[in-house]
Amino acid sequence: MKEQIQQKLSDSRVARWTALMIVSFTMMCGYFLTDVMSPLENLLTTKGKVVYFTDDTSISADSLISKVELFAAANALSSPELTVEKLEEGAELQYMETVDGQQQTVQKTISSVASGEGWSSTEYGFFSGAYGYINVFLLMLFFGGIILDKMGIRFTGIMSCGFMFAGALIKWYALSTDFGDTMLFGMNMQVILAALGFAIFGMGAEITGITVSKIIVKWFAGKELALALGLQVAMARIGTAIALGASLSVARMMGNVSYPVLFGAIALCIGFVSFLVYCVMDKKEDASALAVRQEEGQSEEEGFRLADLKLIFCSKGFWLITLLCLMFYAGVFPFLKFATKLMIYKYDVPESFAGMIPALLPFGTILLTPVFGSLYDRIGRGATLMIIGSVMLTVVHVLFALPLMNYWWFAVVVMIVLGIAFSLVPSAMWPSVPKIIPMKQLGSAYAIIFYIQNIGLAMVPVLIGWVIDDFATLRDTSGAITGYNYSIPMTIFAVFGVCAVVISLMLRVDDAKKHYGLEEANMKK
Ligand SMILES: NCCCC[C@H](NC(=O)[C@@H](N)CCCCN)C(=O)O
Repeated sequence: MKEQIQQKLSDSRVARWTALMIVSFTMMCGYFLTDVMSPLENLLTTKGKVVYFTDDTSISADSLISKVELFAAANALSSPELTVEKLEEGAELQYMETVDGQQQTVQKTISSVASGEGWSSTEYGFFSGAYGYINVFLLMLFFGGIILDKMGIRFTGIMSCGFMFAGALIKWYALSTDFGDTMLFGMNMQVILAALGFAIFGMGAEITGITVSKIIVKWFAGKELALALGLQVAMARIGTAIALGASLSVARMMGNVSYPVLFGAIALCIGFVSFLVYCVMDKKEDASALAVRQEEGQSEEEGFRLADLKLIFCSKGFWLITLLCLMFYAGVFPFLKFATKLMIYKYDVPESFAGMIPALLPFGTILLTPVFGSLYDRIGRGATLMIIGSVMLTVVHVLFALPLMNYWWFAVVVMIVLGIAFSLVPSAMWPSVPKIIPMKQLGSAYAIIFYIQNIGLAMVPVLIGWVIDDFATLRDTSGAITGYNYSIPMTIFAVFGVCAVVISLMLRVDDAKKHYGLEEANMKK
């Protein structure tokens, strides 16, 4: 009789791709919630109700009422006695508007009305950066990595999904509640509570992120690793793309900014359940791996020791990847938080479409990240891909900063280039980490990288929000906001790009010296 050779569950193609899909779905829900507020910046930073018209323009309710009343008085029409409550879907209004520098009478029909929250750009920046506060200031990501390597995938994953869900609920509660003028630490109570929820959510999302990375390396090492990591990132980008593309429509339809968050929390609940399903597979994989080791007479896998962290800290290649991650991602994710408003004010895109242009970025990466990942698996050239992506990031931000070509189609082209850059670097960077750091310390290694990266994710939105308020906001003589000049904020993003180029070049040189294998294919022939 033929002897049955013991195999690991991960040796089965179906099993490992199923495991990948399940955990990627959980991450996708997390990414949706991370970016769901970005298209709402304009709504959040407008006070009172915002009225949207069928021609895709929008205006604050107060300024609409005064314009309509002014028009009625100037034309000796009977006063419409308009109130905010009377502004509803289908209502037709006439008033004067400046079109191409000339005063014209316009007649518009209301398509929807939503409540603005009256936050300042500084408050919006503070809220957006909150994702990283607990990770950075309470060192939670660092501890999360150690918990992952010590307590294992199942415990850590369930814990972190729980944090994500709890944080999402707090954020939703804050956004759906009217706190009046209650202030805390000089900011509106709503901003503080929403930021707290986002901070707890961010801690959960990042620890889930390192757990999922470790899961993928566990199932795909020596197989289609870069492709698998690329596919996970691609699915995550679907979450971002849906958030950027649909969030404003949902908020407008429901009349409140809290609804997109509520839908995200419901999706996250399903993501949590899908992680529990993965846990069953993980248990089976561990059992089959143990059986293989026993059959081959191998000893128990060595556990993680704190002393192992020394190996990570002493690796120059590891630090270069970490710094590259900090600079590159500081130029992308925080940019996305401000990109919708950039489209409205620099490229004159109607607010209802403005979120669609930044949404092109994740959409492009959905296809390209696995393509570049698979390229890296088969032909290598990881370090080179990172250099090209960093150069593209820099060029894109320089183009956004320059006061020229303020056409919507140009913004679309530039955003597509950014999408290519945002596929190149992640598809090469993440699979390069296991080439420098062994599996045993991988959880901690990813955690340290994410930790440093989170410093950027937390601080850059705060910086940009403050810069927009103090240096980019244009006002008329009465102090009313008339527009924004994005040159300084975008130059800051371009500087991150330049740093990424320098670091990726240094990584290429270090790889040539130390032979990490970043330019070599991942798949063993
Ligand atoms: N296997 C690692 C995949 C990481 C993907 C990477 N995510 C991050 O870097 C997160 N720490 C930050 C996510 C912030 C979400 N807006 C990515 O490219 O998304």
